[in-house]
Amino acid sequence: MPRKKPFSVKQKKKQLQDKRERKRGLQDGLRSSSNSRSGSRERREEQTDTSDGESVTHHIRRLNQQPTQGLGPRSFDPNRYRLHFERDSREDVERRKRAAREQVLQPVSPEVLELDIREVYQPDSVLDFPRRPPWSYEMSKEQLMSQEERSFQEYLGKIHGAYPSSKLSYFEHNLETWRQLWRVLEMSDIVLLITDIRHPVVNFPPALYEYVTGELGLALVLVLNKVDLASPALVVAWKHYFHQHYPQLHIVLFTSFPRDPCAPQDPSSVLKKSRKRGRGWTRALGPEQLLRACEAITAGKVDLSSWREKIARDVAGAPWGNGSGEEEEEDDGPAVLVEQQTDSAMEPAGPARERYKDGVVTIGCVGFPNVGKSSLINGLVGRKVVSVSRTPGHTRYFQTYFLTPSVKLCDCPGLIFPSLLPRQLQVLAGIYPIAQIQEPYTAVGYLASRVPVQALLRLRHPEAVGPSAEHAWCAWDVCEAWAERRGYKTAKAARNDVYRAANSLLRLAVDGRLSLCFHPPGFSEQKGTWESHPETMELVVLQGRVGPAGDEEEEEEEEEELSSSCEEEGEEDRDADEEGEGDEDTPTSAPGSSLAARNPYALLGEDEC
Ligand SMILES: Nc1nc2c(ncn2[C@@H]2O[C@H](COP(=O)(O)OP(=O)(O)OP(=O)(O)O)[C@@H](O)[C@H]2O)c(=O)[nH]1
Repeated sequence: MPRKKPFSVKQKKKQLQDKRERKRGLQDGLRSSSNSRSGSRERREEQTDTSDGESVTHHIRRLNQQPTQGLGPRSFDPNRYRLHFERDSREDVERRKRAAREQVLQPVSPEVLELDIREVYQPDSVLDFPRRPPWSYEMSKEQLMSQEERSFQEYLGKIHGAYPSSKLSYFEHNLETWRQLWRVLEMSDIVLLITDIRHPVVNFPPALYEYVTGELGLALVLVLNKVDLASPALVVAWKHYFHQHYPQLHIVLFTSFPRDPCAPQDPSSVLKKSRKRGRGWTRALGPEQLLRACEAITAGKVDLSSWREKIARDVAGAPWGNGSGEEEEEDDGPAVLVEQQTDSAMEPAGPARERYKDGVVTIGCVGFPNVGKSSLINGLVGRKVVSVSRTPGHTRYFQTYFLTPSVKLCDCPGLIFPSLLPRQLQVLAGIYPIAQIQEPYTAVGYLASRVPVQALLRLRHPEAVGPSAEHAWCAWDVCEAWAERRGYKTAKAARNDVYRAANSLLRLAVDGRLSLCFHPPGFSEQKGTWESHPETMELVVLQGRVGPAGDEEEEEEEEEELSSSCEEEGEEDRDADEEGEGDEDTPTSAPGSSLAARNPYALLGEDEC
């Protein structure tokens, strides 16, 4: 037996310190603050920016570290399935922080909210996604792996060679995650590309459309998800935009948390978090439409009657199981067979896969992180079978579920495809984990020049003497005013914790409580047409019918607003608030309590925002 190596007290101390740091996670690092009480604005800003502690840099570097090669089958590598992005340089971060403090925010015109897909994914450019290189059965597993790694490095090299980092969006640098996409596509008979209705072109890589419909010859269903977060006219306008540009798509509107768009909104509940208990997942809007799309695609080759019956049962609110009439707890519904994916499942399938094998249709759910893939699966099943979180990258490896004996769903981890999207917008689109942002202020500036954050949150300028005084705002001021309003203080010096406030504002946007929706080109001009479009009317009626009014579901409102300092808030609560790592059964943006509802821009109508 090998002799134990002597271990000094100093080493032990260091080991314990590292362990504690790991446990506390990123957020604690973000909270470190300075003690000094300088009067100058410049220095005060530096002190309240709690984002740049050594441990943050250390944590972010670790998160971006590529998986270790050659681990044995039993070794655990926590990084293996994490989202991996290119790190911002320190100079970039400093430059952006300076700009956030200096640049005065100017509201942008409504046309700026119009987003053309060609601006995001330049056609015929290298902005593609990595493909599995050709392989044969003669190759060993090691050969296959190293060939894939080489090809992936070449892919990354091409993209970074063609564009400077400052122009490129954050995108997935972890080959393991792309391998999961390959496998899900290989398994699927139908591919569901799930997008967030607030910015569907951001979540729609044309290269994937070409690949699935062209090279793989599969049907692609575009799901415009979270339709509860946009006006019905905007939803219909986006639907038509995609039909026009991508004619092979089947398009389905979906929301796991429908609301009645005509229901009166309660402006007093601006900062209330709503948590729902009970059988919330059975209310999803869209399963019927999705079934119809799948029936059209499978054209009678798969018996989907069990799915139709299931939807009828859900709509009728019938109890699960044997029809005994007993109300079952959400977690005790009928078993859904879950296939756990192992490493061998990641190996490539045979070149020619039989379509609708054994009379089962496999539906692969793919898309960017945080677009609601897992929620959609829960919504289809009618209860929680997959965990959901507002932190992007929550789903780390794919899993399959039998919705009915002839319908298999496959949940793929979220993937960020390369594009030219501004990084601030990616953050606001919920694609990039907020807790990992080194510099959140420019994203707040981006938001505040498109949504009247100061008015909605009744913010008072940090330098204002009287409530009515007019001041020019920069992004930093917005964050400082929000910190003041919420009582976010640094632990030691009790100064306004601006970094925490910035993160909180970004979360409000990602959750949909501060509503930032992008529009298809020409939307402002044709607003009237879309509002009176027959499909818009249909959607209003449909949402009204399944909305929460009169629902049996119990809704609890949780007071989220803090009156003064963070002393009132336990550290654990704060962690939960900041990290958002925990599962959620429902969105924090309960539509009725949505800030979007109070967004005067939203009330003016889409093209007047
Ligand atoms: N308002 C609203 N929020 C939704 C809807 N669907 C999902 N969400 C919220 O969006 C967030 C992300 O949902 P998930 O289902 O975990 O998304 P995902 O695509 O599986 O995310 P990854 O695990 O990162 O790939 C959660 O906070 C959900 O509550 C919806 O239809 N409406």
